[in-house]
Amino acid sequence: MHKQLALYLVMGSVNCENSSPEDVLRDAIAGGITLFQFREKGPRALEGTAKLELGRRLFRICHEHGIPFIVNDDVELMLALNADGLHIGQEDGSARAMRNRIGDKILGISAHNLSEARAALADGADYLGVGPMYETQTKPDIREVRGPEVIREIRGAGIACPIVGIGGITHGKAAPVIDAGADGVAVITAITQASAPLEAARNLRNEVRSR
Ligand SMILES: C=C1C=NC(C(F)(F)F)=NC1=N
Repeated sequence: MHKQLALYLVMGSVNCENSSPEDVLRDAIAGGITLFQFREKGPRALEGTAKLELGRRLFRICHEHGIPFIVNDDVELMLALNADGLHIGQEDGSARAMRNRIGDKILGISAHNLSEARAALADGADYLGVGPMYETQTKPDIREVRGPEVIREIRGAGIACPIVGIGGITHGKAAPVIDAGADGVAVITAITQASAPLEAARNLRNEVRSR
């Protein structure tokens, strides 16, 4: 799991204005992403069949290239697609209940501090999504920005589990997240809003590799 987190694209249709989610995903895979999360959220997010169909199309692209496909929040969708895993927030219903429903599929849980990290691991998380690392426009209800320091604190407490940093990470800002002890970085805007998503992914992947 540690290696799988190197460059984690998190995306939904609402994040793609310039081109289709399918094209952004294909470019990002060509650029070297190692994991994908389908996060269809926000005021203009797709729902029902449209959401399921987009999820199915993106799932197929990932599996053609050997990239695991994680679903955000929606455990019914994850089960319907037989996806590789589920990512939930601390508040997304009890993590233990989710673990029971998904069996030994990948379970990622968000954590904002050391105590939430400990709680997530007690609930069976396979990896932690820790953030926000920097200011971000993507998540309006963000809590205070602790930065890479919070990852250093979690590692300092002796927690060795797979960790990915998220929140406002762009090229040049990934290295401090890895240096603080993360296994990789998760991005939305840095790739989906890039004029060249392939190049954006490649630059981030090289930055992570360089540490
Ligand atoms: C709220 C989130 C926090 N972290 C992550 C990830 F980094 F991918 F683990 N994904 C989310 N959707």
